[in-house]
Amino acid sequence: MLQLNIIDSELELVPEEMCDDYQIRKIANTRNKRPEDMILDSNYMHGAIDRAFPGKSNRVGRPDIFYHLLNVTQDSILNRLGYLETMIHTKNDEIIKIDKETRIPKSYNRFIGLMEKLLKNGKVESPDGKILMHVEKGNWNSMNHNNYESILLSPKGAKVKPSNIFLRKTDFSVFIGGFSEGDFLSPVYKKLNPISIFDDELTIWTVGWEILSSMETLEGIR
Ligand SMILES: C[S@@+](CC[C@H](N)C(=O)[O-])C[C@H]1O[C@@H](n2cnc3c(N)ncnc32)[C@H](O)[C@@H]1O
Repeated sequence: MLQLNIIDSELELVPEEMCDDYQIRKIANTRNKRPEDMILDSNYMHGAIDRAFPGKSNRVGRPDIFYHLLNVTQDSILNRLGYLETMIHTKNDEIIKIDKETRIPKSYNRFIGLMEKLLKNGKVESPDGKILMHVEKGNWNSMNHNNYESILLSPKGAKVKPSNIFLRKTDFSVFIGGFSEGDFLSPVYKKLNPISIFDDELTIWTVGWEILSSMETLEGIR
């Protein structure tokens, strides 16, 4: 079993201090939404993010990262066969648990709508009432099952080939950063020694795919 934990993720609704920004108000008017009910998205709110958090507009407000990643994880063979549990921990210490049956909308706009509903209401249900995603409070340390072996991935870690990450047949809890630049906010290095799977920085969906494919090999699927 693989527990894939994306931590310190830059996924949040528009924070209070940005709700009065003219760019945010304009987008909210166009979308017929309240500013605080919209996902913070640097693709459209770059200027407003720069005004509120100078120099951070490439890191803050990156739901696009999770759109790409979740399309990879939810449709993977590992997930379809029931060997994958995916969780997203946000920088606001919320943990999003994603049911294996959750499929990600192909349209980015629909994905954003789904995430807004999730962060506002705390859950998303299927038409027949099954909870597909839900949010609870918790920090990165509360995510992993005690009996799972934990692995932290960072480009700064000791080099390991992807095929050598999982060397013994057991359950693993893998931690990946849910941000595009900078470093972990949570004190992960106090508990785990990071490993790197490539000499350069990779996107999280590429890292996620490498991890899934190594786990498929360990489980004898590949
Ligand atoms: C785009 S990176 C963010 C890079 C950031 N500068 C850092 O040092 O973590 C997002 C996450 O992908 C994972 N990652 C990216 N490149 C990696 C690599 N070469 N080896 C292992 N993990 C990597 C790490 O978990 C990282 O936190």
